[in-house]
Amino acid sequence: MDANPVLFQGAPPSLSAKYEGSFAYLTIRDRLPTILTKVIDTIHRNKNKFFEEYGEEGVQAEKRAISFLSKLRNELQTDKRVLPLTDGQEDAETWNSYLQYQQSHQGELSPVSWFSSPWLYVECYMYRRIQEALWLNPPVNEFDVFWEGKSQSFLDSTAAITALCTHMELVRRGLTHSSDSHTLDQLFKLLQVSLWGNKCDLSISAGQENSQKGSPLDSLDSLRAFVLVNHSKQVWSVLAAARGDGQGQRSPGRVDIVLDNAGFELVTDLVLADFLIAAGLATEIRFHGKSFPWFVSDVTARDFEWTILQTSAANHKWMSACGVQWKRYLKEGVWSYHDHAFWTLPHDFGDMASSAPDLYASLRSARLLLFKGDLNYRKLVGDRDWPHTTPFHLALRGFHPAPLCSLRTLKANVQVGLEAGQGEELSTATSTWMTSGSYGVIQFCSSDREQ
Ligand SMILES: O=P(O)(O)OC[C@H]1O[C@](O)(CO)[C@@H](O)[C@@H]1O
Repeated sequence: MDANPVLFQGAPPSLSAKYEGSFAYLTIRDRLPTILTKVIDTIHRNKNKFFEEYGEEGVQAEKRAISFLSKLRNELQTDKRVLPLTDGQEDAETWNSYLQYQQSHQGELSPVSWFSSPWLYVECYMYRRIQEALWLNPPVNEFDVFWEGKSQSFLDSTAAITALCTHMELVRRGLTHSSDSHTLDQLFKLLQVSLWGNKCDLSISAGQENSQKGSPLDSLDSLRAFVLVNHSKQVWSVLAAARGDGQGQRSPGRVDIVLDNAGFELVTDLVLADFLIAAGLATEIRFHGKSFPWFVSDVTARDFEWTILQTSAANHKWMSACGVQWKRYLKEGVWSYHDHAFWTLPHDFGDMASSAPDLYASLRSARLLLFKGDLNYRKLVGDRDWPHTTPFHLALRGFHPAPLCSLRTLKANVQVGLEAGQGEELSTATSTWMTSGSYGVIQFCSSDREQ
């Protein structure tokens, strides 16, 4: 994989903890050490499990992993140099070349370090180092340090999941006789449910419980004012083309969903994907997840399978009906799960065409790409300090494999594509509008030109 990022002329500076008091600064100073402490605690609490599974070897591995992570926390808190990876995994070389690139970019007088370098890079790097602590220490190398939080978040959201699955089953039953306006109405609803599902991530809460309690459908009206950009109609236009000519001729339309968090958010994405197939708005769905635990609650293959299994085995008629349907989609190849090393690299998506051309080429054959969540948004727009009125297509800096839409609640201080004055108005009303997760966007881009 080509490690070097693509330089984009005219892009504003990267967000970074070097700007004291910024959200990036506070994240690195406060939130990341808290997450590392929780990781250390989780590994320690599982000491007996490691002993039962692997005997003394497991306990020794646990000790070594904890000592590695404590050292990592200290490196972060004292703003040490970012170190090359040593675990010899396939992606290690790419990470290490990226570090060299950063170093040459910053110049020898300014070492690449936690508080001096781009926030996106060092934050991704922390999750890769957590994984290094495990991969260097078999037999605990397969342990997912975030598993407990992710699975608990699903279980804590059971009432909301039940409500959503019940809604989906009722919609499914009505679809055969439904009009376009009814289908459109349901699509708009489920796009919003999937958007607000993104509130439930465990990275912004530094691992604190953050599940969905009530029915997500009941709160959509009250949340409408918090959707700052709503391009649902453009999404409908792209998808409606997949419905064919009404005489059984349906052109194949694949929708790719670049997933974000496990737990409740994943269920909202599965329900949206289910609806797209059931309503004939797509003929295939590809889900993209992470190949190792990432940003606390991001979906891995194990989370994906577990969620579908739990749903299908639920003690509730409609919830289990959904799960059974989802299993069927997977079995028939209508749905598929994919991971690619690129999703867990520090690169933003402007680098994808050169760094991961195979992935870029595969995304090009989708009718629509849905990018879930805040981190994906940061990677779409390069995590830079863009003026809020910058058109979305410009901030994408050449990343245009297919029409795309971001469903993102704002949890980092970057937002483009707003109306003139909209950002200023929001700042006057509430200083934390970009980081609280209370606001969201359904932001679409059809091409690299003005739309
Ligand atoms: O799960 P999401 O929506 O990608 O959010 C990830 C979180 O991690 C961060 O990237 C920083 O910790 C925030 O921007 C965001 O709160």
